[in-house]
Amino acid sequence: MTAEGIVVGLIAGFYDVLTSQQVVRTRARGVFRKNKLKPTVGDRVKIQIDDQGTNYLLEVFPRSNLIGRPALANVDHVLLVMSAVEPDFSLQLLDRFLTFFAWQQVAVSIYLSKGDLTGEKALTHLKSDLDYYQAIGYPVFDDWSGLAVKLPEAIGPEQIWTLAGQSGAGKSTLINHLKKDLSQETAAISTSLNRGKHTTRTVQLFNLGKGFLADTPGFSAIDLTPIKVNELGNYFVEFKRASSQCKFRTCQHLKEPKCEVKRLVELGLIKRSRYDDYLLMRTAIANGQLPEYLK
Ligand SMILES: Nc1nc2c(ncn2[C@@H]2O[C@H](COP(=O)(O)OP(=O)(O)OP(=O)(O)O)[C@@H](O)[C@H]2O)c(=O)[nH]1
Ligand SMILES: [Zn+2]
Repeated sequence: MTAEGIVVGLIAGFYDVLTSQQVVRTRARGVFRKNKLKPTVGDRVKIQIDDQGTNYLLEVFPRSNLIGRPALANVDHVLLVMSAVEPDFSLQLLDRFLTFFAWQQVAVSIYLSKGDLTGEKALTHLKSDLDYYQAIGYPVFDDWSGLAVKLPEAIGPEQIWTLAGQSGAGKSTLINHLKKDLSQETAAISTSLNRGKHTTRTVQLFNLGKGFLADTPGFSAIDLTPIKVNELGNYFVEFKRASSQCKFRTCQHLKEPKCEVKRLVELGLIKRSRYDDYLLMRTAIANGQLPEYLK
């Protein structure tokens, strides 16, 4: 009997595939080795179920992306953890992450962690910065209890979410909180096959809302250098929207006349720090530089 499903775990050479009925532990067919295609957590796959013998993973359907370390396939959405302090909040870092994920065609929500460790005034300031990001289309969560309620609602059917953020931002802490809140059903999926076994595993998906969250933080550093300089503006979502009104179709929003992006920056409708970061990133990409904190 064959079935389709999603790889939710990779354990000691076995692939755990969640079908509409159950989790099936499978082995990958040798054909994958020949093709140099390694099935990955997040992959949508076809399997063969043999009640007497070995179950096989037969086919990997085309991926929308393959990102993070450990790698995860078909990521729909990143929950980006940005700490208020320790490490200090940085708009520059935020813009770099957002650009990277826009380039990877992954949606992003932002979670501000460690708000409890900073003063009220600084926190108000941070939140007003984040209001801008909310307005251009990135959902922002700035308190833990709000996130715990809204995150499961936000994860759509079969969507795969993963966490990103600087080292120390609070990704693991957040995952552990979320896992504690899991329903019986969810716990069953992630543990029933691993009870009492000591195996090394890479990344595992657990059910959250109608979809999945990876149990291992996917990103603490990103590399922007593969992005083409003249395409960078496409990954600043509000620049991209405005650019249809620029005089030149290929406008880079630098010194060109009748540039809508620059007009909106002057009017204060596009955040100036975003424009400044755009210029900085252009230079960094052109020079093949990786900022120190991303190395
Ligand atoms: N006060 C406070 N501390 C937090 C919060 N979130 C995380 N921490 C603490 O910050 C430290 C780092 O958190 P982690 O969850 O390990 O950070 P991480 O992003 O997983 O870090 P890496 O594994 O290095 O990528 C830990 O000591 C946490 O207890 C928060 O919202 N408030
Ligand atoms: Zn322009």
